[in-house]
Amino acid sequence: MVWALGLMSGTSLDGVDAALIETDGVRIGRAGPSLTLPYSPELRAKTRALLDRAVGLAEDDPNVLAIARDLTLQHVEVVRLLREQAPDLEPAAIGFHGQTILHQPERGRSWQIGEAGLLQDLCGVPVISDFRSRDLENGGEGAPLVPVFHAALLQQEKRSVAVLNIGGVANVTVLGPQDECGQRGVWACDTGPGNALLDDWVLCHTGQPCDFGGALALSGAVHADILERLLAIPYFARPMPKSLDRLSFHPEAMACVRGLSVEDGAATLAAFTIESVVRTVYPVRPEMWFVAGGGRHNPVLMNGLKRRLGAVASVDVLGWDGDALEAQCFGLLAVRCLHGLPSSWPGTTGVRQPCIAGRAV
Ligand SMILES: Nc1ncnc2c1ncn2[C@@H]1O[C@H](COP(=O)(O)OP(=O)(O)OP(=O)(O)O)[C@@H](O)[C@H]1O
Ligand SMILES: CC(=O)N[C@H]1[C@@H]2OC[C@@H](O2)[C@@H](O)[C@@H]1O[C@H](C)C(=O)O
Repeated sequence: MVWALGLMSGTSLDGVDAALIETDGVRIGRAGPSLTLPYSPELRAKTRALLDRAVGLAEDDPNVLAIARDLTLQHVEVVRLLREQAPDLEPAAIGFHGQTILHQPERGRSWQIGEAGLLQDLCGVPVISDFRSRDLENGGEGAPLVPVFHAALLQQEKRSVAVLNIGGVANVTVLGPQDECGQRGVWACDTGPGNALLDDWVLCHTGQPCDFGGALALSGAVHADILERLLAIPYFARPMPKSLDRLSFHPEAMACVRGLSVEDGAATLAAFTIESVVRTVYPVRPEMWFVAGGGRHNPVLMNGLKRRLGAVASVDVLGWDGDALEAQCFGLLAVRCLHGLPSSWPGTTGVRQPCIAGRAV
């Protein structure tokens, strides 16, 4: 086994997560330290503004390149801080996701910005990046890629279970029950919004980056008519695998909640996240749901999911760190890439055949 350093800057645009993980590309060993380096409000705002314009932007747009450089230096800094915490854990590779600014699987495109070459030069460790493009070239959605990690972590689990990540977008991995040979089905998709709509709503009405503790949603009322209108968006009737851009439902959702009180808007958007998970059509019924990502810190989301799905717990009950999982995953993906092992399958992204994720610099 080797140590790998994974870096993920998610669709919440809250910062860069970094984690060290021990792996041989198949099994997961010890978890090393992890940390998040938050974006400054300025960097978050600049990056968020880029998302709104990304469709029309060229790859070499000077503004894109300048933000990509800032983001890369943020990654260099988080690598430095993490290695300072664990000077003995020498990483064999860095898995660098980059910041997604546009995801258009229907056009075969997923755009992550960041300079992998610069990161490698400044860190002195081999960098693997560009995790999504080969999957897209082979007919896949390019996302989600985390199911291989969930399946590796749950190798001993015999039941059918789901791991739900509530980040900016929410995504699910469903593991079927294991047969006597240890074989199981693995399916995945983005279920719908995670926290991103809620974050944008709360930021615009209160200046706060999110609905801390679900306080606003808790004191608001769900507008059932608006919720049903949102759930009528055709995406929700599509079978998995499928994936989303951070802004996929943004215009419709914001138009629907416009005029509501901040509390009712928050309650309705939180219900949208919950119901889109509940109404996804699953190939098998999970006996247990484990929730990862920042959304598990929001009691309105967690209690709503428990009410609708029953057996729901935070991944922390498994001894996992639900805030570090995605970063750890990109450490695993880097090592799998070095070993020529596939990381996506027809059931997880819709790719035609099992596909290797990532490219060395
Ligand atoms: N205490 C809290 N109360 C309410 N919400 C919270 C809390 N802590 C985190 N969150 C939510 O979690 C979000 C961050 O989640 P996370 O870090 O999993 O997202 P991400 O990794 O950027 O997204 P993605 O998985 O889509 O790439 C915040 O933007 C916020 O909405
Ligand atoms: C294009 C992109 O960056 N997608 C992210 C996003 O954030 C959550 C969800 O949407 C998921 O599909 C994916 O990230 C995780 C790490 C994944 O690929 O598994």
